[in-house]
Amino acid sequence: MIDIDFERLRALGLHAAMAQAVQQLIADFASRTPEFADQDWQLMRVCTVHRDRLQVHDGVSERSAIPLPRLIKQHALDGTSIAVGDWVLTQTPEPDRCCIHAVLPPVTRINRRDADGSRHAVVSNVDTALLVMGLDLDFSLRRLERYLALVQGSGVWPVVVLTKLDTLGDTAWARSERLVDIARQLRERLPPEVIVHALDARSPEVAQDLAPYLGLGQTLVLLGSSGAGKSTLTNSLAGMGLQDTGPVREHDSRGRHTTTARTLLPLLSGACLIDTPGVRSLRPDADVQTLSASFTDIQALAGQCRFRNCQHVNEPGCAVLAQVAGDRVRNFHKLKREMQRDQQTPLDRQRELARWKQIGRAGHERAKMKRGE
Ligand SMILES: Nc1nc2c(ncn2[C@@H]2O[C@H](COP(=O)(O)OP(=O)(O)OP(=O)(O)O)[C@@H](O)[C@H]2O)c(=O)[nH]1
Ligand SMILES: [Zn+2]
Repeated sequence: MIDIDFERLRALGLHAAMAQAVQQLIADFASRTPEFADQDWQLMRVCTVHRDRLQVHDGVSERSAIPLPRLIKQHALDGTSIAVGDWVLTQTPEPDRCCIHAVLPPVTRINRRDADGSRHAVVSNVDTALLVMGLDLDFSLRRLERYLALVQGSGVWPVVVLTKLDTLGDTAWARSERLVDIARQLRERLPPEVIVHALDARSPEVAQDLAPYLGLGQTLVLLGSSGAGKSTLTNSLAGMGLQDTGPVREHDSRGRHTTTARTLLPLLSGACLIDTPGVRSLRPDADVQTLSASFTDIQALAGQCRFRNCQHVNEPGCAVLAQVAGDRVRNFHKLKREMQRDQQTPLDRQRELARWKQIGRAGHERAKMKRGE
């Protein structure tokens, strides 16, 4: 039996569709194992993932929980894992033992890839991703494009939040001049529908600036490199010193990784905020088609290239090379190469490695022949 207190869980980000899915899941369980119907179930949201246990929230308080071995085994087989933001079905057979029996299929999920191509869940059931970047040396258009590619196709709405507006110049005039220049760069590089905010993350006014994403039942995730100002933003939105913040190194504006785990935090506004540890280079989990959706300008211009199979590298009459910023095209190629590599099967990788070895050996032989050895 499950008694879902929708109002209480709404402030934890529960949507009506998800509440319905829970009832369906319980009915499925009960049809397979009738005694399940008589047991007490709780619907909880994962707020922190540690190596061996998780923290789950029921809308009132937080507690530790462990997934059942069956669930761990199933995730290992599927190559998936439980992520912060997931909704889980739990039972508490003893006061100190909370067990996770099932994970609800997420409505949205952001995944990333490791260098070896393996997939990892970053967060689940998020409505908006705030792509946080400092207007100091942290500012990088390439990284913004990478973050957009990461979020593209996940069902999450990306919003760019540029912090450290106050450091942009000594006077209001200097700041506005720099800002105009940055706005021009962003216009060239970001899809027009992406909203950009520039703010001082320490200011209490950030809650007003970001109000459209902070409504009741909304879940936001902060993504950005260490020192970008994610924890500062979290504190300003929560209205108190919740997260540790750390100074950045002056020579490169990098932070010191103050945030160590992804954490979901219910805000007074009724929204939930997920802060993540800073990562400079998140590798998107996407295919080339999804990537093209983040580079619609390239996709649109490709039709005007002289050659139908133009790769936009160095072909004559390439409309993309002629009209899109060179750095953006290079970044597109780099992300595309990463994605093509990630989609290879282990067998493809072995074949590719063998091919490169063969090319290397042939080069070596040619060099030896040239030297007359
Ligand atoms: N002047 C100014 N300083 C800021 C702003 N945002 C963040 N900072 C400072 O930048 C430093 C790093 O900020 P954090 O919020 O700790 O950065 P973070 O993104 O959470 O970093 P990690 O936890 O390491 O991922 C702190 O000293 C903040 O006070 C801003 O808008 N203006
Ligand atoms: Zn072309």
